[in-house]
Amino acid sequence: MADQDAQFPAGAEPPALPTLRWEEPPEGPVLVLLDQTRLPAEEVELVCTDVPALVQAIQVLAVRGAPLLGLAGAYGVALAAARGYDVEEAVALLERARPTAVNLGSGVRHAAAAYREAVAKGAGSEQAAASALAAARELHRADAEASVRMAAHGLALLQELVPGGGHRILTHCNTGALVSGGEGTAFAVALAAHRTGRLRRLWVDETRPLLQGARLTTYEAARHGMAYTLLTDNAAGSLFAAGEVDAVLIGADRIAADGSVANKVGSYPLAVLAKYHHVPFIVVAPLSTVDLATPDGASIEVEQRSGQEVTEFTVPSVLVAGSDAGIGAGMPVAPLGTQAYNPAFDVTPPELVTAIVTEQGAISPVTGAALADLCARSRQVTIS
Ligand SMILES: CSC[C@@H](O)[C@@H](O)C(=O)COP(=O)(O)O
Repeated sequence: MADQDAQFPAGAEPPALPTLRWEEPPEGPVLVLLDQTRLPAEEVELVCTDVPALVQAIQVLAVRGAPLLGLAGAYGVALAAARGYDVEEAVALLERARPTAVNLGSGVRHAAAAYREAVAKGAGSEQAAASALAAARELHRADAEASVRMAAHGLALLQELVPGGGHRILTHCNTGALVSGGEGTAFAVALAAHRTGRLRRLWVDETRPLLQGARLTTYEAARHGMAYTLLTDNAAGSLFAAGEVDAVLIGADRIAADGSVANKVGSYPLAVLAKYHHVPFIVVAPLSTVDLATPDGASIEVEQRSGQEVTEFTVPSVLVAGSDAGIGAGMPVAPLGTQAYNPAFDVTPPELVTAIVTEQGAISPVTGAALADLCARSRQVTIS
């Protein structure tokens, strides 16, 4: 096990990560992304000047995680509009770039609606593009604010469910500033615990096959000087059995109307383990990840990715710093022709979820009615 203890004095905060930003150089507007396929070996920026480049970045996971996909989608529409590309074509390309995270489609539709409304009101192309950009920026701000509120609600819930001293939190995938306009979802709660001296240890699942935990969560945890330990996904069971986990905190890519949670593959087995060991299993996600139009877990489309990600170690930036190969050109670990099962996500049923924490508060137990009620109350807050 790789082990990393807190190295930085409390209160020394690293600069915010340049996860995603809009820039307007003289050659025309661009969307600048921190290329997550190259972390933690290198901090390399990826400059998208058109929508196909952004779609490619989304598909190789250079930009990833549900809230950030929403922002990328919205800025992608703004980019198409500002550069004079066919906006409806851009909308179609972006919406289907990846299927599971509901935020991608809703972010795209949010910016597209602003663009179309401006056009319908007689705006010129420049003005309509400005409307799309304003809508993307609005989502960006809302996501940053949601992060702050989720962290506060999540920390309060953690204190309630796991009273006493330092928490030992197990997390899966990456849910920090790399997936958000702010400090993230589940990771933001762990960070709040760290900042208030309540985090004893962050257990980080490596998250096979693309290693979002091993590469990205450790990177974020190290930047903040958190006490963290990396484990292989299949070591989680023995960690629970040893009584070393106080709570599981994960994010979500889509939460169906019945409270089923789609998240990075490997989340469901953690929920089963947590239930068996009487450990709270807490999902932290903004309301933008709740999809009341999807009735249940079985209706969530789970992205199936190339088997090559399993039959090869496919993160060359970790293996070969400076390589330009990108994800998908790794080192073979199975005989040629081996078939692989590679769903990117799995679905956890609501009865295994102790609580869902959103920016508008938490629900526990998780039921369709409680979720609908939370969404309805949040609409009232937004409207009033
Ligand atoms: C706040 S992030 C929540 C989820 O998007 C995250 O846990 C996750 O599953 C990301 O998957 P990825 O395939 O890396 O985009």
